Amino acid sequence: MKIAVIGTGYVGLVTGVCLAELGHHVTCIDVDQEKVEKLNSGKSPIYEEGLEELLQKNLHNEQVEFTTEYQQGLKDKQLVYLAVGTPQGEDGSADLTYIEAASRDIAEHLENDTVIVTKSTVPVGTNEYIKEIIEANLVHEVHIKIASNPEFLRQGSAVYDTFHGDRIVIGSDDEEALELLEAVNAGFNLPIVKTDLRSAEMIKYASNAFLATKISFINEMANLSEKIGANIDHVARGMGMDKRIGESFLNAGIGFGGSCFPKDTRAIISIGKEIAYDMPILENVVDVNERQRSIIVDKLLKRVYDLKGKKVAVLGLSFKPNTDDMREAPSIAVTEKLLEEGATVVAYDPVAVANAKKVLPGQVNYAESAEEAVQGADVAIILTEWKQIKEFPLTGYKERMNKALLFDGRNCFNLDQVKDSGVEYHSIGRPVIYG
Ligand SMILES: NC(=O)c1ccc[n+]([C@@H]2O[C@H](COP(=O)([O-])OP(=O)(O)OC[C@H]3O[C@@H](n4cnc5c(N)ncnc54)[C@H](O)[C@@H]3O)[C@@H](O)[C@H]2O)c1
Ligand SMILES: O=c1ccn([C@@H]2O[C@H](COP(=O)(O)OP(=O)(O)O[C@H]3O[C@H](CO)[C@@H](O)[C@H](O)[C@H]3O)[C@@H](O)[C@H]2O)c(=O)[nH]1
Repeated sequence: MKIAVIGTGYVGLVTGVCLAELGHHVTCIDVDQEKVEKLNSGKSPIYEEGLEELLQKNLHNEQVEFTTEYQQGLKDKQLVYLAVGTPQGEDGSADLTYIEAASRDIAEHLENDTVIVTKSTVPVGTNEYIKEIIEANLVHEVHIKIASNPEFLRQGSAVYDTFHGDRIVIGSDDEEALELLEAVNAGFNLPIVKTDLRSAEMIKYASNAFLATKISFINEMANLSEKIGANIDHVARGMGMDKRIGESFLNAGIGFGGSCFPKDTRAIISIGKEIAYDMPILENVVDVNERQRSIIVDKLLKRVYDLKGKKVAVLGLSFKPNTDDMREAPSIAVTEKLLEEGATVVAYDPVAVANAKKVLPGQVNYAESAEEAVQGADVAIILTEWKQIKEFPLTGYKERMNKALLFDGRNCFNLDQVKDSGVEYHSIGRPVIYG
């Protein structure tokens, strides 16, 4: 099938390249000229395992191409995917500026009948609004149908998730549009949930809100466990074995970040507010998450009292491992607070440093490795559970630091490992170990 994808961010690029891999012919359109040039030269602008290889293969086979030109990109396409950003607006609601602009761009250049498919996460009712914008701005006499195909990939495993996701959701109020989408997705060989437009939009928000709730819930249990002498590792394992609860997303830590959970939880609260429906569970999920980010620094300050002149090694900056994305990364608030308290901060991240430099305060110094970061440090603090950080041995802290004092915001080490290591170890929801 001939497909266009608008927006080549995490979702658009991965969608475009994976649809090309299935044998579809895909043209990806982005307004960012530099990104388009980079992509046409076979370089991925984002770090995602396996993506650059698939990109190069499908460029070479002429299954995928990139352009800034809408007219050329939309020509003869049966399906047009919308995958531009829907960031958080000032009041917490989803900002639809990019969606609106892209819808107008589509309308002005569309020359044949097509199905518009929204991949971006958009508030319930937005697909109907997109259809209205396009129909109001069409230049040529063409007919469009609209469908929602929300995306569930996780950053860091985006390509894997596209081929191995739990389900594909397609929603439309038009039977033919549903059939076309079912045919396009058949090659993924995954369960397909067919529904109406509004339910598909709602499935995306409800899923993210539920996962975010699970994280805030386990963090609240972790904080209580710590205070009353229980160990959250054991609590989560015992809970997760109950199939009704499930073991995933029960990792306690410094809370959720990234480009999705923080903005989508606020957006769904805002959807409720618009119709005067309060969502107290989700409001507390957001509050608990915010509190969680400061917990590790509060512990550190309680233990060290005064950070003036102290060297703190920050290990991990991206909002989660295997991505260079710094959007809503807890490391931003943590490094700001450490600097405010007078610490000298030396940070290490295997891939996110270039992006981190754009958002972290200028005073942060960067190290090439965990070894280098902890060398001569007074305190070390783990913020992202990268493999390189989880596998950095406890002896490394003991040998290189002034006094091996480690605050672990991601519970990377099991407590038995820490015993007798010579490291004083503080984590989340577990007792302090004076190893
Ligand atoms: N990042 C994720 O893991 C993820 C997962 C599921 C769903 N989503 C949702 O998917 C959407 C896209 O997210 P993302 O992280 O890929 O965004 P992103 O910010 O990484 O990428 C958006 C891209 O769209 C381009 N763009 C903006 N306006 C355009 C226009 N008028 N025409 C053409 N291109 C335009 C930008 O240049 C950019 O390259 C959002 O709604 C997000 O909530 C994201
Ligand atoms: O048990 C857990 C699991 C995750 N997190 C944190 O939660 C955040 C989000 O993690 P994850 O869900 O793995 O990454 P995302 O790439 O943000 O993916 C989420 O957001 C995407 C955008 O909507 C959805 O498509 C995915 O299904 C959904 O998992 C990260 O900061 C993690 O550190 C925890 O603290 N504890």
